[in-house]
Parts: sequence; structure tokens; C-alpha cells
Amino acid sequence: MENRITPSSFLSNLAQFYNCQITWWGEEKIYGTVVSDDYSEVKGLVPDQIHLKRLLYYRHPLVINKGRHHLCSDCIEAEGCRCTQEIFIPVEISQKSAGVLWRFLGSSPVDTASWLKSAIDFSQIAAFLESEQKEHLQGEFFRQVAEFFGELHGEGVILFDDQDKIIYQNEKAKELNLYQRFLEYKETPLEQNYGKATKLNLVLDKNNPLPAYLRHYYYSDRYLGKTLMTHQSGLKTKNVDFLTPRKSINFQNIISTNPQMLKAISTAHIVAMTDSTVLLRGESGTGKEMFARAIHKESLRKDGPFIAINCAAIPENLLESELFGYEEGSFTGAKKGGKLGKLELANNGTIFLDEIGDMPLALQAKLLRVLQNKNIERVGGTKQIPINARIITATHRNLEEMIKENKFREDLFYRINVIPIKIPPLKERPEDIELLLNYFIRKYCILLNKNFMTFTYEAMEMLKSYSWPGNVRELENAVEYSVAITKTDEIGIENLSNQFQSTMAERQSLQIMPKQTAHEIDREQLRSLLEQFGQTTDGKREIARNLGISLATLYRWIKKYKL
Ligand SMILES: Nc1ncnc2c1ncn2[C@@H]1O[C@H](COP(=O)(O)OP(=O)(O)OP(=O)(O)O)[C@@H](O)[C@H]1O
Repeated sequence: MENRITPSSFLSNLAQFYNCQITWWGEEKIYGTVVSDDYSEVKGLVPDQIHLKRLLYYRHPLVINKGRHHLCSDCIEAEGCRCTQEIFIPVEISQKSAGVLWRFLGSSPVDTASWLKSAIDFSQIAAFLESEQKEHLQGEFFRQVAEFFGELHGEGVILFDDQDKIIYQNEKAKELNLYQRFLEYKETPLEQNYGKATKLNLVLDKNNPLPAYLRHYYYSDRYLGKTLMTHQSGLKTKNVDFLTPRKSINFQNIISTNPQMLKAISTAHIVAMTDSTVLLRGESGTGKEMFARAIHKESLRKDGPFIAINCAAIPENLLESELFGYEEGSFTGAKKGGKLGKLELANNGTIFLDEIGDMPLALQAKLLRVLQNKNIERVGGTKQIPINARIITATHRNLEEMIKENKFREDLFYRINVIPIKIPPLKERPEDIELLLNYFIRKYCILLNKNFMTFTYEAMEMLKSYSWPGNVRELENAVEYSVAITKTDEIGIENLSNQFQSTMAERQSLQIMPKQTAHEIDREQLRSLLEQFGQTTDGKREIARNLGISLATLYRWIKKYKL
């Protein structure tokens, strides 16, 4: 389609805007490298494909400071390397590598953090466009970019089409009366300027200037429209959580590649549209509440309330009135006018009963009646109040065992267990650990306004071999802690929280550190490894990784053994 903007055309605009080099890669080959006009430092430096492949192994953004990153110690190109810092942001489409944003830096100082944050998020937009909106038209594309950009930087944004008609303006632009100020602008003629932005000194009021940038967009040579964006904050990135936009959870926020998890997500997705009662089962911290929220968000009740109540966290004597509400004067201390219960509050929405296994037996009977009759009676009341709430329950307990011990009502179990969904603990889905670590590192670098960080190889290995009894919650907390206390771009073992330090001590005492096994390898073993993994750089890298040694050491051994 002629007027479709591809991610790569968009990225070339981005390269101009952020004054950098961007490399676009797909299907194992480099499609193109775009370099902004002013970016002279490393102009023409085409990334080496072996290097690219090696970086792509990480599947997450990396900031590599020359000589300080562990990748440099392995790098066969290290000696002739021309950059002081390299920023690498892979873009994945349907979990396949599709491209990278790649920035080499020479010696000039730049605001890496804000560049990175913007670039990462733009790359997500590009990926989104490619994957979901094959026939994306210019208006919608620009609208999304502008909305995103405005939110990212807290600036006013207006989009014009190729006929200079406004197709979108954000709230901030309206607030600043930006369009009017633009119409009043007379200083210099506004020529279409390929790639570069024109700076305009608009006037907010008598004493206040309103700097803004006007940028024209093209696809091939076709003029598509322009954006006008204020520049009040100097393009500092706002501290917003991009990962959970508008604070609502949907299924995309549940990160996993584990087949069982994907099955659970797909079941939840399918049943979301029905009104069936769902029972979520899984250990604490596995994401049961996230599932409940996502089901609500995808259901026809999404505009109604989502009310959560944790049956284990509320004292037994209060739980009943919390759930069912009470009438005025029903007990000492009852509020004047009575109080609505959570079930009533959830009317036309969803109620999430967390830790249902901890509900006292008497209340279980009362809840069963709600499920059967679809109405409630407040504490101290006599009236039957009709309730229209979807019920989602969750527990980490073995309800079948509890039934045998007469601690849970069998009839209630059958009522709530209409759609059971099991969420596996993290130790049963080791492939998710690295994925989640990278997801949360990005989240917390943004939230804590830090430069982008990565884990060192050793730290990553340690985190991957940990059993995570507290599941994703524990992992998220661990990442937050490490990001908060780390002052460099890399999180090493010394920056992990205490539980990992003790794991490390145990390992050392057991002498199973991978580096120690590495010394035991002889010529014959190395030869058979080379046969197994192959003589390619990737094969050797894999061997080095398995042995816990650097690639450089492996090359030394190969030389020494004359292999
Ligand atoms: N797959 C996931 N992807 C992203 N974040 C997750 C995932 N699973 C859990 N989390 C995060 O982990 C934390 C705990 O999740 P949640 O509260 O949903 O777990 P839970 O099973 O309901 O725990 P509990 O039973 O202790 O209430 C939350 O901060 C949530 O955002």
C-alpha cells in the first residue's frame, strides 16, 4: 500500500530526530542502516553480523560501555573497536527478532537515559505496527505516535495531515491553546524540511515563550503530514510506567512464554467474555490477581467495577460485613446509615475473592446462597438485594484435601470450580525467569529514572538458578531492589539482595561454581565439545557459556591444544 509507513521508514525519521545511527535487521540480515545527517562520529560504521547475532542472543536492551561490559572481555573485535558506548535495543515481533535500534557513541556526551527510554518505546510502536496493523494508515499511525510522544514527554502535540488539517491533538495541546499560538506565529516561513525539525519560538503569554518543533513526515518522497510539538521540558522523559498504561491490566501485561501459562492465558481469554465463575489456582505471587483483572478487562463488564477482597487478610468477624455490608445499628460500632458490602459494590462488575480457601465455613454457606440465588442480605437486614456480579475466586490451597477434612464445603467447591485455571509456579517455568527479569529491569529503570541497566552474566545465571519460592512477586521485588541500589549500568552479583548472596556462599562451599569445573577440561573433552557444538563462532560461544569461561579463554585453549 503506497501510503503505508513501514517501521523502517519511521525509524529513519527517528534517526534524524534522535541524532543517531539505527540499524534495521530482519531474517538474519541487515536491511539498512540509517544515520542522521549530524551524526558524524561513527558514520558508515556498519555493524558486524557476528556481533549483532551475539547481541541478539540477549533479546533485551543492552548498554555496553567499552571495556566495562563483560561482553567486551569476550569480544574478538575488542582491539579495533571505535565506540565508547553502544546501545542496542532489539525489536521482537511475535517473539522473533525483527530489528535493532543500534547506537554507537564516540566521545560526545548525550543524555543516554532519555534517548533510550524514547527509543525503546518507539521501537515497541514499530513492532506493534508491523505485527498487528499490517495495513496501517497514516492518520492512525501518527495519532498513536503523537499520543505516545505527548505522554512520554508531557508535551503538547498536534498532528496535521498533508492538507494541514488537524487529525489529532492531545489534552496538553488543548490546554496550551497550541493551535491558536501556531496560527499566530509569523517569524519565519515554515518550509517543508525533510527529516529535520524546525524550531519555533511561539508565545504562551507576554512573558512566557513556548518553544516548539515542527516536523514534516514523508514516506519515500510522498509528503504525509506534520507534527507540532512543544518543547517545554527539554525533552526530558516523564517518569511514567509505560508497561501498564492507564493502570489497567490486560492479558498483554502477563509475561510468559511457557506453554502451560500460554494455555492458561488462552483459557482465561476465552472465558472472559462469558459470565462463568472462574477458580484461579496457584502459589502466592504467580499472578492470580493479574489474571482476574485481565478477565474483567476483557469481559462485557469491563466498564463496571472490579472489586478485590482477600479473605485471608480480613479478620473473621469483619469479613462478613465487608462482603455483605450491614444495616444501621446492626452491631456496636456500626456506621450511621449502614455500609455497602463488596458484593453490592461489585454490581454490574466483577468481584475477586482471593484466598477463598481461608473463608470461614459459616460464610461459605452464605456465599453459596449468593451463587445460587443471585441476591444478598446485609448483616442485620431482612431485605433480599439482587446482585449482578461475576465471581472470580483464587486460592493457593488444596481445596480437595480441605473438603476431605471438612474445612471447605463440597457444594461451594463445585459452584466456584466451573472454570478452573492453574497458574504454574515460577520454578516450573524456568524459561520465564530471564524474560521477567528483563521486563522488570526495564520497568524499574524507567520508574526509578535510571540509566538502562543489564545483569552481568554471573548475576543472570545466579538468578536463573534460584528457586523463587515467592514467584513473580519475589522476582519483581528483587529487580527493583537491584536497580535501586546499583550505581553503574550493570547489576553484578554484589548488587543482588541477600537471599542470593547466601545462595552464592552455599555454591562456593560446594565448589560447583562453573568456572572451577572449567579447569578440568582436557584436549579430548574440548575436541568432542567442538564436534558437538560446531566450529562456528556461535558454537564456540555456546561452549564457553556452558563451561562458564570467556570466549577469549576458549580461543586460548583451542590454540594451546592445537584444535
Ligand atoms: N506473568 C507475569 N507478568 C508480569 N507480572 C507479573 C506476572 N505474574 C505476576 N506478576 C506481578 O507479580 C506481582 C504478584 O502478582 P499477583 O498479585 O497477581 O499474584 P497472586 O498470585 O494474586 O498473589 P497472592 O496469591 O499472594 O495474592 C504483581 O506485582 C504482578 O504485577
